[in-house]
Amino acid sequence: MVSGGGMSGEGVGEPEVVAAAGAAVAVEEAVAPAPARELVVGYALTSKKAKSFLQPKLRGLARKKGILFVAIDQKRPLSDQGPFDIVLHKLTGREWRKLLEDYRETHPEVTVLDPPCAIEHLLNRQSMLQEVSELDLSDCHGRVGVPKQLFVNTDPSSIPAAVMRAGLSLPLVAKPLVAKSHELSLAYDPISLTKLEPPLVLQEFVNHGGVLFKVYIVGDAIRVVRRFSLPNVDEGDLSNNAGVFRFPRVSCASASADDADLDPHVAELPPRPLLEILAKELRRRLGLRLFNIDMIREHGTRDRFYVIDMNYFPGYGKMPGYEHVFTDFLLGLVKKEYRRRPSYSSCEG
Ligand SMILES: O=P(O)(O)O[C@H]1[C@H](O)[C@@H](OP(=O)(O)O)[C@H](OP(=O)(O)O)[C@@H](OP(=O)(O)O)[C@H]1O
Ligand SMILES: Nc1ncnc2c1ncn2[C@@H]1O[C@H](COP(=O)(O)OP(=O)(O)O)[C@@H](O)[C@H]1O
Ligand SMILES: [Mg+2]
Ligand SMILES: [Mg+2]
Repeated sequence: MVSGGGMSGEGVGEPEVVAAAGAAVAVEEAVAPAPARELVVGYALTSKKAKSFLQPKLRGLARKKGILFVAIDQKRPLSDQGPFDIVLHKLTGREWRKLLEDYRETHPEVTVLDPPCAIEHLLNRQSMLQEVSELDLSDCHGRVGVPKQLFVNTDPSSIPAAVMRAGLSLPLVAKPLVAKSHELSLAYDPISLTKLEPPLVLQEFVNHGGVLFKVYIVGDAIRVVRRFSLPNVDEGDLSNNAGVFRFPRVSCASASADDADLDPHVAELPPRPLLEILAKELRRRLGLRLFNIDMIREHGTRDRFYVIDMNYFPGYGKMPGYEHVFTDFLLGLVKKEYRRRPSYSSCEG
């Protein structure tokens, strides 16, 4: 790890340069913490994720700042590898989870980003937005909520009645319960609802001018980008469309809307103070440090926002300047641990 002593990640060679500057500095050196060493970050990611995240610009900057990324072999006990200061991961499966939980217990000195029990909330679309819906952000430079939604795991023929009872209005977005599945569809009429395949979350479609805000969280840092999204649905669409419309992933990289010529009312980013409080609350309530929030602004309003999706360890490689944000975050974690500040290492409480 890079030790304290006022260094802010400039590079591991710095203490020697300072010591050479004169005797007065040498006295300070004598009481300074142990010499800096590399911060070792073990990562357990799919090969797709490793490629998109560990780009040469991140590896290069990390090396300069004294951070070394080391691949974890999932098949071997973690204790036989490393030693690590930090473990970054996005793998699924019960075996991996057990391995990681055991490792956390036997190696409390290692920061695991993030604890598997905390990530669990975001793996299921029924639980993922629960914390957002419980927040009261009615007077924070805007309002944030969750579209009306309903979890269905019944016989598809009973869906229209369940939707009526719950008071949801058409059209509805049908989302697979499992968050890593992206087979979404839009249902305009009650008959289409019977063609859906539970388990599902049905969410009211909110017109938002075809632009979505991807809010990336990396510890305390927040970055927002615009992405193209589904266009508004009008009364004509509702009466002329029948059937289930399946749509592929729309919030992908090629759909960045940051340079597009957009209606300024649609393009205006959510207010910073609103994002700050939202991110702070969710970090605390979920016990997560690496996630993103997909947010839309209700069309025709200035300050009515909805969170429609959250993802653990999203595609940070597409976040502008992510290499700086990430390396600063990793170094900052070490300083926090060094000062023995309370960390988020537990899911309890
Ligand atoms: O759900 P949306 O809003 O589309 O955001 C997605 C999810 O976070 C994906 O994770 P998951 O598939 O686990 O839900 C992630 O894929 P990976 O984590 O596999 O990379 C994507 O990263 P990119 O593929 O880099 O865009 C990111 O854009
Ligand atoms: N309630 C909604 N209202 C309007 N558009 C939505 C809604 N939910 C999802 N979408 C659109 O569908 C896309 C994918 O939905 P999302 O919940 O983000 O799933 P995924 O995990 O596949 O990204 C969003 O980026 C947005 O364009
Ligand atoms: Mg999404
Ligand atoms: Mg998602």
